[in-house]
Formats: sequence, C-alpha cells, structure tokens
Amino acid sequence: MRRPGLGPARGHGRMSKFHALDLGLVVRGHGRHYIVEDGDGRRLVCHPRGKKSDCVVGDQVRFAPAGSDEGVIEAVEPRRNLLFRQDEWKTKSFAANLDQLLVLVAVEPVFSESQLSRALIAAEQAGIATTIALNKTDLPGAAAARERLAPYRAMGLPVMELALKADPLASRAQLAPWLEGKTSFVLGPSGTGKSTLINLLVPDAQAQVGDISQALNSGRHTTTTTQWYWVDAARQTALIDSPGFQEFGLKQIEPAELPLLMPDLRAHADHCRFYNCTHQHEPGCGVREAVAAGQISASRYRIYGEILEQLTAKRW
Ligand SMILES: Nc1nc2c(ncn2[C@@H]2O[C@H](COP(=O)(O)OP(=O)(O)OP(=O)(O)O)[C@@H](O)[C@H]2O)c(=O)[nH]1
Ligand SMILES: [Zn+2]
Repeated sequence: MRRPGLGPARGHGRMSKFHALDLGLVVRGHGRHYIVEDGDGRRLVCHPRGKKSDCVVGDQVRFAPAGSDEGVIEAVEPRRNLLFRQDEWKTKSFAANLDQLLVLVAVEPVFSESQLSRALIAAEQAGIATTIALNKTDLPGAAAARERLAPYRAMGLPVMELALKADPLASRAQLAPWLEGKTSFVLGPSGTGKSTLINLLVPDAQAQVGDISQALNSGRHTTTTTQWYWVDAARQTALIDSPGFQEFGLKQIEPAELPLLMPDLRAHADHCRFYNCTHQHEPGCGVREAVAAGQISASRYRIYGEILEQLTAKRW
C-alpha cells in the first residue's frame, strides 16, 4: 500500500540535485514556517530556502536537517494536483497531492449553493474526485436540504448523509470506508461540523497539532491554518482540515471552460447551434433548452451565469 509520507514522488522523471536529501511531508504551514514530517513520523519546523521552495500542506519536500528539530526546505517535489482558489489579485492554495475532496455542508446553517458549486468546479478543474456530505440530518430541515442537493446527486456526485454529533457511530461507519487509505481534504463553511468530524475520526487530533505547532500558533485549537491529520497509527489514511474563508474566486478558469466543469451543463453544451455558445442568450442553445425542460436546475444555471459574469468582467 502507498505511504503518503514516504513514497517516491510521482511523475518525476528527472533526478533533482536534491534527491539525496530527506523526503518529508508538509503537514502544516505557519506563514513562512512549515511543519514537515520525516519518514519516521518526526515533525520539524522548516524554513524555505527561497521563493522556489514555497510549499503547501500535502507537498513532498526535500529538506536538510538543521539542528535537532529544525530544517531547511531546499525543493518541492512535483505535485500530482493542487486545489486552490483565485481572485483578482491572488491565488490561495488549499493543499496539494489530494486523493479526494469532502465538501461538508449542513442542514443548519443553510449552505450556500454558490459556494458549493464553486468548490466543485475548482475540484473538477484540479482533477480531484469529490463527495458531498450533508451533516445534521437529525434536524427538522433535513428534507429541504436533501431537496437542494438533488441536482448534485443527479449529476452523479455521491452524497453522504451524516449526523456527526447526533449519531457518531453511524456517521463514522459511513465515513471510515470512504477515507480508508486515502488523503482527503475537508472543505466546508463554518458551523457545519468540521471540528466534530475531525474529533470523531482523529481521537488524538490535539496531540497531532503538537507542541511545535502550538508554540508557533499560541496554542489555540481553532483552525487558523491548514492541518494534516493521520487517522490511523500506520499513517495510511489522512484528513486535511482547513480554515474557513469568505470568497471562493475562480479566476483561474477560462470562461469557455466553465460549462465543461459543470457536469449538468456539460451534458447539454454540445447540443448548441454555435460552437462558441455562452449559453446566455444564443438561439438554439442546448443548455437553455435543458433549463426550460427542467433537466438543469434553475439555481445551477443562475450560478453559472453569476460566475461567468465574474470571469468575463472587464478590468480597468
Ligand atoms: N444537530 C446537530 N448538531 C451538530 C451535529 N454535528 C455538529 N453539530 C453542532 O454544530 C455546531 C458546529 O460544529 P463544529 O464541529 O464546531 O463546526 P465547525 O465546522 O468546526 O465550525 P467552525 O469551528 O466555526 O469552523 C456545534 O454546536 C455542534 O455541536 C449533528 O450531527 N447534529
Ligand atoms: Zn448553449
């Protein structure tokens, strides 16, 4: 079985001049410092050598030990994938080398379909398989939330139903096999139950955040930075938790690419009269016909229009 913390870098043809250095896994970032885990599971505070060694959680890095519990990151191994968002001004990386994404939403607070769709689009572009988990299904609003997720189920996305606090055993039974042996990134708005999920699956979560991290982060447990957790002692199954955020920018996407990253629109986009149809106002548009026929949900089509407008907005 694959060892995420140790395995040789995938897709790495050339030998880098740093290949003799230790290979480590970035498990946490603190501004200009990173916590790197070596092959024996030891965690060191590492500093990047320069801009070229900027890295994110999930990266495999070549590092040189410096002292007993510190190191210098000399190079970042090529990434298999990178999940990120991008606004007008900057790119914000979530994490690299992911097997799958779990988008956690809840019955309450009512989730934003726009944020959900944006996360799915970013994951689709990055080539990362996604599952949606609906938490707090013990609450009375569950039926309405399930209804709002119907278009996502219909486009083939797996949807798990959880009650992390109300029914932890059943929730764990659903999550554990899905997580097994993989690196999963958990994304979700504040208040949906991410901390509850981490604490359910990672009993020693606090210990894994560790003394080194606590010293750098004033010891608070609230998620202020992305954190890698091992679910099992054998270090085969990993969960990555990340802090909340406001805007999910998708500026990395070309306007023409957008419908191809939305599976429900994509299914109808090749029935359009014009090859460069924007599915906004053109005659003979397969997407608009599908919306009219109820095959594409009105809310998904509205979200498409909103994102497209942002991607095509003229800048001064
Ligand atoms: N009814 C119900 N409440 C739940 C369930 N799971 C979590 N909660 C509650 O939802 C609230 C938020 O849970 P957290 O795990 O703190 O959520 P979070 O996503 O980590 O939130 P932030 O810390 O704000 O990012 C808490 O009051 C939990 O007790 C559930 O299955 N059912
Ligand atoms: Zn069209």
